Amino acid sequence: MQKVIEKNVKTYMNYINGAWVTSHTNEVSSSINPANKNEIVGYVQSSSREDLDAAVSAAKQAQKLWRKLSGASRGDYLYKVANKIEGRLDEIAESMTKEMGKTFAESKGETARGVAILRYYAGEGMRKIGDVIPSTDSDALMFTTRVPLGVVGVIAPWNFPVAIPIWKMAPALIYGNAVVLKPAQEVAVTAAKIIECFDEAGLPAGVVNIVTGPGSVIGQGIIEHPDINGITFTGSNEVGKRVGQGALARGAKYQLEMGGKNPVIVASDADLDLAVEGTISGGLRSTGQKCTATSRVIVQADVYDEFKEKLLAKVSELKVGSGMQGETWMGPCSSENQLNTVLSYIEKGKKEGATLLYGGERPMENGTENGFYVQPTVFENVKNEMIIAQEEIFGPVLALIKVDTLEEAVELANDVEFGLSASIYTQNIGHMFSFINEMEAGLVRVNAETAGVELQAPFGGMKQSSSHSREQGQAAIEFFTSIKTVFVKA
Ligand SMILES: NC(=O)C1=CN([C@@H]2O[C@H](COP(=O)(O)OP(=O)(O)OC[C@H]3O[C@@H](n4cnc5c(N)ncnc54)[C@H](OP(=O)(O)O)[C@@H]3O)[C@@H](O)[C@H]2O)C=CC1
Ligand SMILES: O=C(O)CCC(=O)C(=O)O
Repeated sequence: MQKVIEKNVKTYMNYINGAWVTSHTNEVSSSINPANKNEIVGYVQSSSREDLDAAVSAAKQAQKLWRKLSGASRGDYLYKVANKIEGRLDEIAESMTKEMGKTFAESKGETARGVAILRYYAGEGMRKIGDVIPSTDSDALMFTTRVPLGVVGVIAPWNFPVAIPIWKMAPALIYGNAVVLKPAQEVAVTAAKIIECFDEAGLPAGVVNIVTGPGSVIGQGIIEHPDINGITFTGSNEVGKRVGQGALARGAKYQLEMGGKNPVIVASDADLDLAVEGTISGGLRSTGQKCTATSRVIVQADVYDEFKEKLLAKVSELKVGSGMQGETWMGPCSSENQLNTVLSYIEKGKKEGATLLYGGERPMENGTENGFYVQPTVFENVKNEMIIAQEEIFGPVLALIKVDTLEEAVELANDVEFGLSASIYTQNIGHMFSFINEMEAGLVRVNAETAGVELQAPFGGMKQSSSHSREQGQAAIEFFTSIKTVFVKA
């Protein structure tokens, strides 16, 4: 909790029922810059359940009229929001980089992705939502339609401060739901700016609300709130399970996107330069803080040494620094907690007998000493049973695993509790198809990195990575609506 408020730093409010309001607690917390922990990016409300209740009640009321608008009218609002965000793209991206550390170029790309997602779902307002199904009664018309859930609670993480809230809110809204957003505290300023764009676009009061505050209060409040009909969550497995169990207990619908331990397989016949590029981009961009990040690099023995040499040569060239500096390739970890988690996994890797090939330390030059930086890190001699090969690290740490055959590679790739994304580098079509068939992951990619999803395609994981539903693309309709089967007889 910030006791002394710095006067030149802006305080962001909750947005409830179309108005910017302070929390009933009268308390704020500070959002700090992970590239320089002494810089406060903004203050955000440290809200209570009372604030959440007000937002849910506004959303419940507003949803009654919102659901009655045509899909096209709701789409028009989303187009307007997209235009507003596009008009503030640099400002929003800068806020993202300053709050969570990814490079400005990545933040701009993500903000543009948010704009594209909004436009995609705006268009969905004009597309079909049901089927005509022949009835056994020749005098009857039978068809399906879709109805919104009601009020949707969005619990969002800090690693994609714009794209994730938008890929949850845009489909919720287009199908007629009202939304209460609880962003991660670390990126609540960026989230508030996104909601400002909804406000500027003139959405009816109460249709979109934001309440900032600790996960244990506002997140838990969303889980338990009797008037929240659906909860969409991205974050850790621990909290995800709590969301699922709480929602199930009171009959609310829920959707969870959680961790990954994503492998890349490098086959003997791979284009090694391409594989190195994909491993670095997939594993280290955004400082490895993506659920789709590559963390296990499974390489066939006959190309292992050559691949390793090429990988280390490229990794050693990566420039670590503040995301706002143009020459920076990799920014800091998003928070001190996240940095400590990554450093503790590096220690575990060393203790378990993996060989540290590169990195593993906090860089302490060029002003990095005030930030939550860690060097890009590469281990070899990693055994699949080691903690660093099994648990999600969420940092820039690659674990090299040597195998003799591709069968062994796929077996190891599957030998984890997660199943989000996976990729293979190979030129052989037979290898590609056996990987596509055998790999237990919701997203399988060939000659492309494990990270990077396309907004028009379904996204989600198998095993412990998700609650088995899918987000994005047309798949989103399955979560944000219920099917109503209609039988009409004259
Ligand atoms: N799949 C993914 O994309 C992500 C995975 N992770 C994984 O999780 C690890 C921990 O990150 P962390 O930020 O702690 O993730 P969390 O799961 O704690 O945070 C995700 C969201 O859940 C909220 N939350 C926290 N506690 C509760 C609760 N009791 N009830 C409801 N909501 C809650 C958080 O709020 P608040 O921020 O206010 O605490 C945040 O909005 C990472 O190291 C990574 O492994 C993390 C983020 C994204
Ligand atoms: O790889 C991507 O673009 C999406 C990653 C993601 O959804 C996440 O990290 O939560």
